[in-house]
Amino acid sequence: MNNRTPDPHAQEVVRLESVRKVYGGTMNAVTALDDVSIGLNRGTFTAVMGPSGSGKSTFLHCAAGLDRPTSGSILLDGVDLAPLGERELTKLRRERIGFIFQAFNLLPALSVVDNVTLPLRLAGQRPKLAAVDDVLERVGLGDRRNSRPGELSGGQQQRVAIARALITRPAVIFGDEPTGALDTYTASEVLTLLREAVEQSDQTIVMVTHDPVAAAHADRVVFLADGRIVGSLDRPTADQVAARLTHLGAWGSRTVAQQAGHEVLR
Ligand SMILES: Nc1ncnc2c1ncn2[C@@H]1O[C@H](COP(=O)(O)OP(=O)(O)OP(=O)(O)O)[C@@H](O)[C@H]1O
Repeated sequence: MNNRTPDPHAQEVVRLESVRKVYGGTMNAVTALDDVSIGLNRGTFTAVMGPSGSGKSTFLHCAAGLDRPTSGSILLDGVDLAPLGERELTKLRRERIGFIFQAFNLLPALSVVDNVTLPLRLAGQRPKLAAVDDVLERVGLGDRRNSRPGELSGGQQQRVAIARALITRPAVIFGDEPTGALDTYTASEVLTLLREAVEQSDQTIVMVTHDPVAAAHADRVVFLADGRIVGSLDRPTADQVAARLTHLGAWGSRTVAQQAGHEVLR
């Protein structure tokens, strides 16, 4: 046996193979994902875009083990999700996946430190002070350790959520519109932080976004339409992303020129 045959998927942290997801029954079936195959390498930042209803959330939920595909396979950090029961899936999510949501999803009664260390404590681990300090410094919240989320700005709350995602050193961080609730400047700061995690810690990030400017922070943009991958752009500019989205009809009557004007304002 030749052990040296390189595995073409060796660098992949996420692999979807012929994934289909059909909601509903025979009378009202909706195919949200239709034969989706893609691999995402370690240390890369991917944006997932497409018109409303194209399957972005379903893609994210299936890839993150929050929802099960109707058929096809999903490997996360080399683990096939199909045979895992709910308890094993929960454990895998806790240990290997970080999440960042549009609405931050912090626990309001807990301090910044307690929010950040929650995933470790849920996994039965004792948080190491140095690691907590390190991650809070990285997101620029070293001086807000004891604040409650309600005392922080939106951008600061999202930094807490990023610190909470980073603390477990997950194989992949999934972001569902992580900058959707932030103003342009704050969004840019948050995206820069995510970019740094990719560059400096080899973190893998997958983010659903509607914003071409946000997507331009990614290494690669993957476009979905009607549940299928219909294209991708490597090292994209916001203008290229906007043009592609317009082509896909993502913005209805909004034109590239209107979008370009929108970008100048940003
Ligand atoms: N739980 C569900 N039951 C039935 N249909 C669903 C369900 N979730 C999603 N769908 C359908 O699957 C398709 C893909 O939905 P999905 O939410 O993945 O799209 P999306 O690209 O994230 O949309 P948006 O940008 O509007 O959030 C849509 O037609 C949607 O109506």
